[in-house]
Amino acid sequence: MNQMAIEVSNLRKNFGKQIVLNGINLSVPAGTVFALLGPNGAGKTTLIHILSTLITPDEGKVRVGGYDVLTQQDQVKQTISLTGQFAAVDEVLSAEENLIMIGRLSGLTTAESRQRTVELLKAFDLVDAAKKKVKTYSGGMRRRLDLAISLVVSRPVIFLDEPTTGLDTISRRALWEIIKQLAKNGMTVFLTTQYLEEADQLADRIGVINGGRIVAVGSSEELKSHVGGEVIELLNADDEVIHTIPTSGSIEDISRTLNELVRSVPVGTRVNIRRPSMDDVFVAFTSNAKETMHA
Ligand SMILES: Nc1ncnc2c1ncn2[C@@H]1O[C@H](COP(=O)(O)OP(=O)(O)OP(=O)(O)O)[C@@H](O)[C@H]1O
Repeated sequence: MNQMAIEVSNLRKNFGKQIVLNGINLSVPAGTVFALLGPNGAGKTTLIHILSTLITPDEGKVRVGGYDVLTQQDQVKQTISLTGQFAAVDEVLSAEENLIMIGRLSGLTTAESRQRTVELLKAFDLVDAAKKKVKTYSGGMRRRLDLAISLVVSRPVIFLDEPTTGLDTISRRALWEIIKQLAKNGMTVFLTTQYLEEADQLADRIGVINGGRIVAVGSSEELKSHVGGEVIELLNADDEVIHTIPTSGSIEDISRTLNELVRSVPVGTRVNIRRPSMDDVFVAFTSNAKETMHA
């Protein structure tokens, strides 16, 4: 594979009259985790579907693993795993039966398929549930099985469309560990998420998509520092944040802002000064579509 696992330039996609992707430029180095953040309907799934050859772009160049998604579809499909799409989980079978079946369908021998199944059940903490029917599984177990199935045959690039949506905190963190491990093993992971903390925790680089364009790309630290310096939060008596004021982070700016505030806020209002969070990044880049940043 070349150094860039994913390269997208000037990608456009409309659905009827609706412009969904309006000139996307993006590159993801091999062996890294890239998280795509964006509001509902921003086009995250559409982009993943184009990258994985499920739908075609209207315009632009898109290469995955060095292959063109329009003219080298078969090679792209050999390069990628996509959770929840190619992986058809059979509810009346057990995890073990599903994994063996997918192994056989993917061209592994029965022995290879069994061997891989043992490895994946262990890696995804499904050994105890291996022989139970999938329809009895919790959401977290089901999601781990989805991911395991997409990894029966190991591919260099994996697409995860909202991998932890709907999972409880413990299951989400367990899945994060698995995703981190995939990257450690050299895979390129491209995921979409609505959870800002997920992008913060997992991704080497984060892209924010809004209004059909990538409006910001960078590491979480780069994105946070672009948003500004320290943020002043005003808290009410119940410790709830009632107001957030961005500052440049300089002592002059913070003290001036506090001096102005002290005259206008109720007596007893408390203050917290903190670094910008991914929430601030998300608000800055999605509430003002004109703001852009490319690191
Ligand atoms: N096959 C389709 N035909 C027509 N419109 C579509 C199609 N697929 C997606 N859209 C529209 O394109 C826009 C982007 O959808 P997409 O699912 O890519 O967004 P998303 O960022 O993944 O959103 P969410 O976070 O809600 O899943 C939406 O307005 C959606 O209604």
